[in-house]
Amino acid sequence: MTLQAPLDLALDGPIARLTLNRPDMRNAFDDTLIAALTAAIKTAADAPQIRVLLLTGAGKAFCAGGDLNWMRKMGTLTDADNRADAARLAGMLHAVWACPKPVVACVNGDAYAGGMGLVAACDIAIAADSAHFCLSETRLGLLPATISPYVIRAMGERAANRYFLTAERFDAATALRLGLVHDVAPAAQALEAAESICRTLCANGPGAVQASKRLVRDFAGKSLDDGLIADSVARIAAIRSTEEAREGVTAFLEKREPAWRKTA
Ligand SMILES: C/C=C/C(=O)SCCNC(=O)CCNC(=O)[C@H](O)C(C)(C)COP(=O)(O)OP(=O)(O)OC[C@H]1O[C@@H](n2cnc3c(N)ncnc32)[C@H](O)[C@@H]1OP(=O)(O)O
Repeated sequence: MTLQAPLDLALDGPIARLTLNRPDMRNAFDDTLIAALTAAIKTAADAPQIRVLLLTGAGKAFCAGGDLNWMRKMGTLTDADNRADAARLAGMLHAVWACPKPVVACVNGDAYAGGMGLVAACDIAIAADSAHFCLSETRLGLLPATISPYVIRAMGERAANRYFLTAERFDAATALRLGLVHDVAPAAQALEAAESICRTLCANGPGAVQASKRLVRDFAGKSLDDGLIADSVARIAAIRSTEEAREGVTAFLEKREPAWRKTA
């Protein structure tokens, strides 16, 4: 798997760590970074040796959102160009959200605007206690539109009302209380905490983890009247007949660790 700068890849067994690497710009997204991250997520999704993706940022920040040097040119673009530009960021966030494998964010520092959207699109997020979060768009005369499907899901409508409209900055403890992140760790230990979650994911059945991700995506926000009972029965029946389920149950009964096969 080869990557374009400014994105670093480190492989640790089945864990692919992707590091946004524009530290002097606080890892702000330009076209190159958006294209690199989108391609890397899709490549990792298809790589059988990779089971979990870990996203983090180089230097002080996790990600300062869209590159404002580039965005300054927006006013001179056509509507079609502005749509195409926004669609590239939307496509990157969707690639994370739709990745069949779990994506864990280690929010090593500030996550602003599009950077906060990236946190929200990930399945699990661990924040350094020094990290701050901000939907700064309205302060810039912009709209947090492309990130809204993920952020509203993660923090809920009431919190979104407050932070979308006010653009107030909030700390990691508040992000934890709102449900935007799952844990807060001292800054020096945040990466290890995120890696520990990745190792926990890798200890579970790879197919079951991926099916669980799909289950949450497909069922969240739906009611029992939407056919959830029949769908849940079909999904567990499908899993029960897999070699992976046989191995997981047999390993428990034989008091040994399961030997999982690689998945696509
Ligand atoms: C659809 C999506 C829309 C969007 O995402 S719009 C983008 C919204 N983003 C923001 O509003 C964040 C802007 N950045 C900041 O507020 C701060 O940065 C941080 C709080 C993230 C970090 O603060 P600190 O650690 O003190 O760094 P620093 O001195 O402000 O920045 C270091 C260098 O990084 C550049 N930079 C930071 N963010 C961006 C950005 N988003 N686009 C372009 N450049 C950025 C600065 O200008 C500066 O540069 P120099 O060293 O030359 O002075």
